[in-house]
Amino acid sequence: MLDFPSGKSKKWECCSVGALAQRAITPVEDDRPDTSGLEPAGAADPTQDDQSKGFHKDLSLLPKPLSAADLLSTPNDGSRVRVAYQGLPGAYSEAAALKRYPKCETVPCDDFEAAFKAVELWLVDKAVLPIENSVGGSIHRNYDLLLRHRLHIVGEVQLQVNHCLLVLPGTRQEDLKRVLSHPQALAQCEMTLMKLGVIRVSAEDTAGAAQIVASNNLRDTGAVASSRAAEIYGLNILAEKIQDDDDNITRFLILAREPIIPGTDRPYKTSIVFTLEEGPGMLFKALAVFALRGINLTKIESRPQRKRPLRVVDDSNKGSAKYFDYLFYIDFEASMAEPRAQHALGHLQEFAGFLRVLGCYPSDGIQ
Ligand SMILES: O=C(O)C(=O)C[C@]1(C(=O)O)C=C[C@@H](O)C=C1
Repeated sequence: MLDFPSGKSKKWECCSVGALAQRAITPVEDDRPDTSGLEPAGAADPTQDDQSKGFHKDLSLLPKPLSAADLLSTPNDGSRVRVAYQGLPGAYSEAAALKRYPKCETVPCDDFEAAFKAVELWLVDKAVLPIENSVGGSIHRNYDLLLRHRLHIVGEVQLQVNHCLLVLPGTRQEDLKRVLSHPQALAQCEMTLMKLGVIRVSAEDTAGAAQIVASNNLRDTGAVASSRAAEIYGLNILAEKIQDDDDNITRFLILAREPIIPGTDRPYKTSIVFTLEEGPGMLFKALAVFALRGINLTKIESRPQRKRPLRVVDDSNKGSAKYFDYLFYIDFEASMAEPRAQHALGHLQEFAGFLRVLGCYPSDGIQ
């Protein structure tokens, strides 16, 4: 069994919540203008007017108060947004964050829990969460995470994932004994890896796999990761687009502390989770509340919860262990600003044991 060191190189220290907190509270470089050449207020000149004593001599040095115009002009490119993701720089989750917020500051986290906590603790503004892939299907454990936290889905990113086979400079295909990557990535490249006849080894994320190959100088090991990871960790791209299906799309959710105000100015999606009492036709009834109002469903997922009580944070925000037979997740194509969506949920609420709106957000097409 390949024994990979679990540590990460110093260069890309993943943020745990503690590290994030330190970064968040460490005073930033004092970026106020240098006033050392100016006399301290009210000290040197005895004839100085009392009014100015104790006040800055030159008000133009003071920061200007924010105006509504400043806030309105906040660029939608995320230039002042900090986005947490699970993995190391070069991970596809980071690419998803940059696709949605091209100028954001991406913050790598050890795991999804740390990314969620970073948002809850105001250390970052958003978190990115892979939720499903066109080949691998739903990432179930991340659905459960949504329920355990009180974050809101405020956006989605559909990312075309092109996997590359990365190796140390000089390593040839015939040298490879094993390939390292995130389980989802290994699954998406099943055919290619079977043809290579290599041993598949799971890693925490694709970029982390590339970093392990590079930092441990593994000449007989490849990594399935992005071309950006090849640049960051100094690896060669032995093969590109090695995924089994050309259209290998991973859908990511953008999570925030506060929901967005849904509009009707563009296509919206709404994601909900609910439970139903046992009984014939209950699911049919639940789906009918949407069909009868001409609302299209884009996703339905059921999660058995027979043995594992789920501590859900409901609207009372108290949260308690509840036992469900099944949780049903539905994404539908309508905005909560539309009466038909409001009426559909009001109708569903009449017979749902538990119902929570996970978020209403603009749909993302594949660009
Ligand atoms: O490891 C990464 O690079 C990730 O972004 C994670 C992840 C995933 O969890 O599914 C995301 C997209 C790809 O499908 C492969 C892996």
